[in-house]
Amino acid sequence: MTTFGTPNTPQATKVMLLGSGELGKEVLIALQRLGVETIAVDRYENAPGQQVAHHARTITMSDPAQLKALIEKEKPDWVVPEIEAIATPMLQELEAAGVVKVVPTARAARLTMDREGIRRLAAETLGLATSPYKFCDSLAELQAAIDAGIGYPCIVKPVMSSSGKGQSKIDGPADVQKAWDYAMAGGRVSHGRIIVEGFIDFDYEITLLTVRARGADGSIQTQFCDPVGHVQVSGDYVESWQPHPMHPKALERAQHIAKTVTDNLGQGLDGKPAGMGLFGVELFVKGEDVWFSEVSPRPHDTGMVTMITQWQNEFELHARAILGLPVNTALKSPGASAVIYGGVEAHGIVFDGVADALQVPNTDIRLFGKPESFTKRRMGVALAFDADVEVARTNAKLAASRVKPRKA
Ligand SMILES: Nc1ncnc2c1ncn2[C@@H]1O[C@H](COP(=O)(O)OP(=O)(O)OP(=O)(O)O)[C@@H](O)[C@H]1O
Ligand SMILES: NCC(=O)N[C@@H]1O[C@H](COP(=O)([O-])[O-])[C@@H](O)[C@H]1O
Ligand SMILES: [Mg+2]
Repeated sequence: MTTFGTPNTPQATKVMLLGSGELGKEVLIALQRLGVETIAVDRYENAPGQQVAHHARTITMSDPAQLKALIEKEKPDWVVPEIEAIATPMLQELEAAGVVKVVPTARAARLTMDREGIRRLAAETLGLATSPYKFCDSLAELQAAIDAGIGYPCIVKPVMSSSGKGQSKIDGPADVQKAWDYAMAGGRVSHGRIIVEGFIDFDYEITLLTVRARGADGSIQTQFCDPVGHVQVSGDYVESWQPHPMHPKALERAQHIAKTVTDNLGQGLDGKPAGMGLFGVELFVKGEDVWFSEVSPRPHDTGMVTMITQWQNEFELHARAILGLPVNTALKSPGASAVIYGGVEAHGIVFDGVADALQVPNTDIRLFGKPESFTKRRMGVALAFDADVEVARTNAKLAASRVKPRKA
């Protein structure tokens, strides 16, 4: 039986988000709606999720001592990592000591914070198809890896980074030094290590949102959302849509890969299935062939489209799975999302054109409320639904283009 307390009482069910950006904000809202007491943690004050949670805390989440002190003080029932750059070995320690439960598991958070952890697990332990890859600690090693078989074109990424930060494509020998320097400047945590990947010439790429949640019999079951198609520019998502049509064989392979990887990441300390929550499994598809790219053990940016396409969006699915509640991944309507970038570098920006944007049929928007804008910082997203997914894509992009961020 699942029992829920009342927020701000000793019986409260308490959840702490580590990272409180746009994705965490929606998870927090979903938890609030279920009467959960929420603590939003981030590296800076007034992060989007901190604006909607019961409690806001600002710490350096990559500092194990600060993280431990905060968890021991707040005593949440669940800790939900929302970004990669967290002191995950400390989470593993606290989970092993029975101090806190980590979503989906501390091991999953640790393996996915570092491209090396998840890539070696997927390719070498689980035997899944991935791009060819090599990890390098110097420019000389990078050049040697390319010459020894990775070849051109290839992609370089810091081992610890996300949203395309520090990522670039190498088309020939002239680009190698530039890609190395860019990766060194762009990692989230200072780290001299990169992955170089052979370029996959895919037809399209998808995120397969995969949920592990308790079924009626109490066992953990896996369910899939319809595939989310997306377009990325410089390693960062600019638009997504759902459903993306797939050849049945490719869909079957995609689901098999997603199940294999999430079953593994869902294993608890004793190897038993314990981890629940939603995962974003990123896959490249060419004809009937499918490659595993990476996985987020949490809601995915491209999955923001589900705020307009599903009865239970990816954030609600994550919240429900964490709390041991049943989930429903059914599609409500085809739809699309398009990113609204800051376009300017300033604090406290303003947004013109919101009403114009919402004149576009069947659209909605989210403005995240980030206190500071950068040219390429994601500040909001436009959403659209339509029976025809192509119409939804056009309308989401049109609505996004009508929102004009500027300095105050
Ligand atoms: N080996 C590859 N071949 C072809 N394209 C690639 C390859 N690796 C990455 N890309 C492209 O770059 C995008 C971003 O890559 P990846 O997901 O590894 O970066 P990321 O920084 O982790 O992004 P995010 O945090 O948004 O998921 C991919 O979605 C894909 O479009
Ligand atoms: N691809 C991962 C991703 O989209 N993560 C989302 O972006 C936020 C950081 O944004 P910021 O860099 O603008 O602070 C994170 O907190 C998370 O919500
Ligand atoms: Mg990615």
